[in-house]
Amino acid sequence: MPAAVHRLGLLESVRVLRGLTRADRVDHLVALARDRPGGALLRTPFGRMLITATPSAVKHVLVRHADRYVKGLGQAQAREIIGEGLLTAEGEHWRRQRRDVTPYLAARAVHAHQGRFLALARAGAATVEERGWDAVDPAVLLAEYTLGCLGVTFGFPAPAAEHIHEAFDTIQDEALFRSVSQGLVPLRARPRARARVHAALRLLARETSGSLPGHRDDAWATPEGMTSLFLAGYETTASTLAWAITYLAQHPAVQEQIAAEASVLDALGPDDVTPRHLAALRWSSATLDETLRLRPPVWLVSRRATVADTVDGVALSPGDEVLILPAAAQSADPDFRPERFLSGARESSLDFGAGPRACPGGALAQAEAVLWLSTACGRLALRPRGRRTVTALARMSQAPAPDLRDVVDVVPRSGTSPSRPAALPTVPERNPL
Ligand code: HEM
Repeated sequence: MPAAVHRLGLLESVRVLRGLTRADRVDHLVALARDRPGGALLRTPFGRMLITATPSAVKHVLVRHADRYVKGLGQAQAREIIGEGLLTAEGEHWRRQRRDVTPYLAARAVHAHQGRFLALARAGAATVEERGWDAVDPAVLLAEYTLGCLGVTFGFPAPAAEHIHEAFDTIQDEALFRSVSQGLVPLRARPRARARVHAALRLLARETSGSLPGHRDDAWATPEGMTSLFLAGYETTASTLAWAITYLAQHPAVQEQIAAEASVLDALGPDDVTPRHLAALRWSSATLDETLRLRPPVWLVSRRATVADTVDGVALSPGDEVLILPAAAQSADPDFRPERFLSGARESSLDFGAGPRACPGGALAQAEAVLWLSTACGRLALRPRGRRTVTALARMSQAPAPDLRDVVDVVPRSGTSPSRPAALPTVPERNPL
């Protein structure tokens, strides 16, 4: 018999709400969901909040009765700031954008671009080899790569990674502040935050404008649509790769396995990479799966009820929130052991969501991440550095903190050529790689 939902008392509810404001909010909420396998129900001044990862709640809220919910905590606040793009819109506006984005992100379409992703990954590794790890900002390097892959996939020039990264940093901080404060402290009462948010929005408007020509017929090709696509499409994969770097630095034997497999890519030019090559990169793929198990970048899938509904026996009213935690739906083993996924048998996972609003970018994320991990481990050696502990900076997504350079050292592998590959394909304009 499935465990019942645990109804938290006032004191416990206050403790959980305070936990949402803490820096370690992900670990705090995941632990809560694991300790209460049937889910936990809180009363808040703004309505009820069901924190859960039960298969029945996931199926009910995200899949079968998705039409009774809209996006909730975090995403709703992001919508106030970045407007109605695919990530944040609802109703017909969302449906049209979703329809028009799907062909670009279908597995077959993505496979056609793999050679160019590989070239971008090689160029990123060459940057580290040439300039040295300490001279490169890893967050920008990863953003350059994932924005480059996004540009290739959609056929638009990649925006300037440094600007995009900086702007979304501000947007995510503001969305988090609004989620936690429930909008009680408006932006106009915070002049410094207001100046920062307006500057970030101006910057995003400028960057997205360069990507619009050629896509006029696509419903997502508006400044708001493009902003949503940039955020959804770069940050998640970049954060996943950043987490993978921290784990790999602690596990040189896994790096060796990935590096050994990476030789399958050595002789390939941009037009030669096929899905079969990707399928051969088993350690790289298992490392991606294991990183997502431990640190799913989208750590919270939130929904707000629009009508009265019953979930796992709990009666919800319009406005009540359901917070689904992907990490709590998977094994709680804290050890990094990619080999558990070598057989390809992945336990069912929520890393990419479920139902009509599940991630449309899974095939792109998989291809770009696997190629990047193989290329990086084939050419670079990652080692732990310093004594600082890696923690999660959790906003709309979770990324590792502090700066990767404080916790990881990266050096070229001996015997690898530091030169750029001879046959780089044309990379999107303005991409500094
Ligand atoms: C490791 C990488 C990624 C992970 C773990 C991930 C995860 C997710 C999850 C869990 C959702 C559902 C959120 C919800 O239901 O509230 C989502 C939505 C979305 N993702 Fe991803 N994602 C990744 C990469 C990408 C990429 C590369 C793209 C490329 C464009 C992308 C585009 C989107 C979009 C547009 C949505 C909103 C879909 C909608 O609301 O209809 N994602 N992602």
